[in-house]
Amino acid sequence: MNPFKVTTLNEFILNSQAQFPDAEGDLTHLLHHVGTAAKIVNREVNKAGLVDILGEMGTSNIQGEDQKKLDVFANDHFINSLHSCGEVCAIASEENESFILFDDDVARKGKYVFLMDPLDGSSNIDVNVSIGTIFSIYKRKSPIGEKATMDDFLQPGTEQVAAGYILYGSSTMLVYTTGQGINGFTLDPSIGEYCLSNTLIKTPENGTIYSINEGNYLKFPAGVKQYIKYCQEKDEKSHRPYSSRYIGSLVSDIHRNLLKGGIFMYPVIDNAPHGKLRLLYECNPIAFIIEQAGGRATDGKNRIMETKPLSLHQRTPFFCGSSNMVNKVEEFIQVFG
Ligand SMILES: O=P(O)(O)OC[C@H]1O[C@](O)(COP(=O)(O)O)[C@@H](O)[C@@H]1O
Ligand SMILES: [Mg+2]
Ligand SMILES: [Mg+2]
Repeated sequence: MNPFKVTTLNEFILNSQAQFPDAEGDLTHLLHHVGTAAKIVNREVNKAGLVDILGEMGTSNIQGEDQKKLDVFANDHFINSLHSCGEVCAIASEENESFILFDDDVARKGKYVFLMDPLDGSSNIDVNVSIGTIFSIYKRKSPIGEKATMDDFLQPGTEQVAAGYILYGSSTMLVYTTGQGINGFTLDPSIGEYCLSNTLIKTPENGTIYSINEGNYLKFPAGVKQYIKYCQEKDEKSHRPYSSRYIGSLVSDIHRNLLKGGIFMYPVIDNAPHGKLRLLYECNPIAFIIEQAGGRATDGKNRIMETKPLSLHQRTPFFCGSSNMVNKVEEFIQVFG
């Protein structure tokens, strides 16, 4: 094995495409543009304190959240890059109330719709804590050449053709799947290339990390409280007590637990009766990744990716990570509610 062999993202995508004789390269081209847009966002993130990209935009989004300048910057650059690639006929974003229709001759021929959380972990932007971008890709259901419709977006997660995230952390990584396992690519700034660094990632069945915003403890359902108590009780056989780790950026918490083993939880709380996280551009893509790594992702009872979406920005309770840990919290929820 040549230790100096570097496999770039583009090379890897082309090699994967070669395994599908019918593939025409549309998805390859699209994923390439995702990588490019992420490089532009990464450039700003890396020097955030030096350029006018920190702080509030002075506007709010459909979620009623104050938009950060970087939320808007990332949103604009992903929309422009994906419009210019010609493979996408419309985009849905956390930052836009309705989906953005690309209504020109080229884009109307696009086979795919793209859903994204352009900047995840907004509360951590101004304090130099890792943040991310999350994306999900579907084949359109509407006829090629016509205008995309809402039905193109309201597809269950099981229909995703690709999904992934970019983590802007101590290094910048792109982690994605097309249903053949998940691979991670680390951006080498000196050559400007994403290089294969994590091949066919598998998450341990059991972990020793639990991630939840315990500041909401009093608002949690009884089953979740009981599970947290279980995580904190001493039992050497099952390596308990577990460690509590919570960054507050979904991408960062998921990435750590994916590699080390662990469970991430965002249950319903009284001021978020359907949970906080968004099904279409946070939970479905993360669920696809976690399942491809051998883990599980549910709403506490049902498989997230089998949820029939009803609206673009719908929220869901979210429990995902090491399969035995998700099984355990589901048991507590079943017993205690
Ligand atoms: O501060 P809380 O309530 O724990 O919420 C943190 C969660 O909210 C989020 O920041 C929501 O995502 P956005 O930053 O994209 O809005 C997640 O990244 C994170 O897991
Ligand atoms: Mg988010
Ligand atoms: Mg966001």
